[in-house]
Amino acid sequence: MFARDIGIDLGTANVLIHVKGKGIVLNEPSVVAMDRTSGKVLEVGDAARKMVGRTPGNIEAIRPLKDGVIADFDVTEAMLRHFINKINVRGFLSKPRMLICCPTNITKVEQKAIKEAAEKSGGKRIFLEEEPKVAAIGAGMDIFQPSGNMVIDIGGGTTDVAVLSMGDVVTASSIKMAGDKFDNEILQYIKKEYKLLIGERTAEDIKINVATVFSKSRSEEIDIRGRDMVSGLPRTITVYSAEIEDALKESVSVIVQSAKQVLERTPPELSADIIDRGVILTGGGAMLHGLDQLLAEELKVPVLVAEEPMNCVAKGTGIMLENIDKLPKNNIV
Ligand SMILES: Nc1ncnc2c1ncn2[C@@H]1O[C@H](COP(=O)(O)OP(=O)(O)OP(=O)(O)O)[C@@H](O)[C@H]1O
Repeated sequence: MFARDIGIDLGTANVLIHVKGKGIVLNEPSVVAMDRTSGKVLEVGDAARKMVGRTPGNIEAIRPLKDGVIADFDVTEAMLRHFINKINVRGFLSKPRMLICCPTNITKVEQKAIKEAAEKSGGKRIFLEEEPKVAAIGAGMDIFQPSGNMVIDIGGGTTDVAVLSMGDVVTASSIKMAGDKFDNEILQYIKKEYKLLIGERTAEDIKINVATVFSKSRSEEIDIRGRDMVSGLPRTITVYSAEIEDALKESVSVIVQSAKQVLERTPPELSADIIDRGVILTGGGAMLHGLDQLLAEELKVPVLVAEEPMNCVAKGTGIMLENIDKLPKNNIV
């Protein structure tokens, strides 16, 4: 009869939905396939992602969230509505309350856009919560004690670094450098070095299967196909870990710098706690090979990858939903 509360990790790359009492019930890519001429939504999520880079002229596969914020409002709304209808949580008598996670430095205008999309998709009361805080909770950290916890959440569009204590963010930074930029660096490298054009899914395959960011810690190879820029014909090349390590060096150093700056701004007592407890990595980007080792070496503190890093935010919404009535008023927009 009554709607169940739901938590949404509205990500640049993936949308995960957690339903109170049920766990994670949806995990699909944030992609929508649209008919350019009629503006009609054709496919959403998994089905739409299969179309990326493979659509005929009149069909477009859109990723409505860019850099962790809404780039295309109408398409985001259509996507949210599709996913919420799919999980079928609306009660006969009530609409669900929704807890939605967003990056730390989003503007009031962007917050309003997310809230409107959620309301139009059938939400009753919308709560917004900062992504790194929820990620830390989902990774099993007890952030409510008076001690320092540091989390680095590396998603598709943004990397959020935060030091948390007593349930709140003490110091934080959010940068638009994450998984998508790594894919783009790889794509540009292949273009420049081999004069070969590849799609973003191929670039992501390279990142997952051969890339590393910690010196000489991986030696894999992969055969990839693309279009030769000179002849225009299909061509296959072999790509190795060492060259991708070089291609990703600059991008990954931006994340290291951001983490260092947050540590520099952290009160000394909390820094001491971080040395004891270590830094937790969450988000899909946490699985980038060698990133934990590189960060441990650069930050001089232990670094651990959370269990199921891509699910941490969604799991965290589940834990917060249990206490939704106790959330501070300023979380309600
Ligand atoms: N094994 C892996 N190695 C490296 N990167 C990976 C791996 N698996 C997934 N990723 C990357 O993780 C990113 C998606 O992570 P996630 O789902 O946490 O992002 P998101 O929450 O949608 O994004 P954001 O938080 O920026 O809105 C993608 O860029 C994907 O390529």
